[in-house]
Amino acid sequence: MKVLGKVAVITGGARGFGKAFSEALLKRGAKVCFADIDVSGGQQSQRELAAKFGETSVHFVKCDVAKEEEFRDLFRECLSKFKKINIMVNNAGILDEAGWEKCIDVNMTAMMRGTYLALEKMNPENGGEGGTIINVSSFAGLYPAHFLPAYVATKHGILGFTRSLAMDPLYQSQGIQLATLCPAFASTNMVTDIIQGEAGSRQKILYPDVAIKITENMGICSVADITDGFIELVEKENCNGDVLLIDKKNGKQYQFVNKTTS
Ligand SMILES: NC(=O)c1ccc[n+]([C@@H]2O[C@H](COP(=O)([O-])OP(=O)(O)OC[C@H]3O[C@@H](n4cnc5c(N)ncnc54)[C@H](O)[C@@H]3O)[C@@H](O)[C@H]2O)c1
Ligand SMILES: CCCCC[C@H](O)CC\C=C/C=C/C=C/[C@@H](O)[C@@H](O)CCCC(=O)O
Repeated sequence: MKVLGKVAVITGGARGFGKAFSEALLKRGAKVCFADIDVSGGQQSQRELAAKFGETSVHFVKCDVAKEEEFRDLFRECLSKFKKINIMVNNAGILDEAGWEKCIDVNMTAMMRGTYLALEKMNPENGGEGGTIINVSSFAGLYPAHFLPAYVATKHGILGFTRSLAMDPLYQSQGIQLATLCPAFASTNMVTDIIQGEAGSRQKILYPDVAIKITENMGICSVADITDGFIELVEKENCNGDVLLIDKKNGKQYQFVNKTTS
């Protein structure tokens, strides 16, 4: 898809990947409506991005994606401000092994809700123009990890859900593509807080010392490495059904490439 003139909705956009993805799309001439549960972080990112790309290009919406009504309001607000939605990025995600139900609510249920809402708004029968939906899974969506069982379950779920919808001829006929991004460890707060021992962060996973050892063995991607893969997917003429794994040692690797999606 050509990004210039398109409108994107991005969840979890106050910091980390979501903020970087927002900036990368703005740089290429898109308008971005980003959402986050973190109001002060979201407002700060809004100020920074508006200073670089203009007040009329970027809009922050306070939204807890685990709350259905707030998620619906996010779409209403984006449509009211920017009139259309061409790109949906379900990026918001958390680690919470003790509170695994919350992990499922945010990583899995909300990702499904965001996908279904985007499919509805992108449908030409509802006035949409088709579009691209990128769901952010993980290396942990492709491989197990005993320090993250609930998180791994949600990330495998994202992969299976997104690939399944990508096979559906209905969405293909509506000009809608769905792809999955699978980053390995990258230097956002999700990982750096654990390595640096930020208060409460190591309680979010099991066996934090094992996890830290694995980050040392696998290496840690920069946010720019992951953003580069994200933009590659969005800009591809056909990203439908793609699963893009990115890790420090091997870079970008498309998965399941010999399998058709329909
Ligand atoms: N950093 C990594 O190594 C890594 C690797 C693979 C996948 N991921 C995935 O990438 C995505 C982004 O993670 P990140 O690394 O940028 O983490 P991050 O913690 O830096 O950012 C996540 C953002 O999501 C927001 N968020 C959390 N719960 C929310 C909710 N209920 N509603 C709305 N916003 C909410 C947070 O406030 C935060 O701004 C996540 O889905 C994560 O699972 C991260
Ligand atoms: C601790 C922070 C968790 C961040 C979660 C992100 O989604 C990133 C997940 C990325 C990688 C997960 C790796 C899991 C690896 C294990 O399965 C391990 O056994 C693999 C060992 C490979 C190696 O040591 O080279």
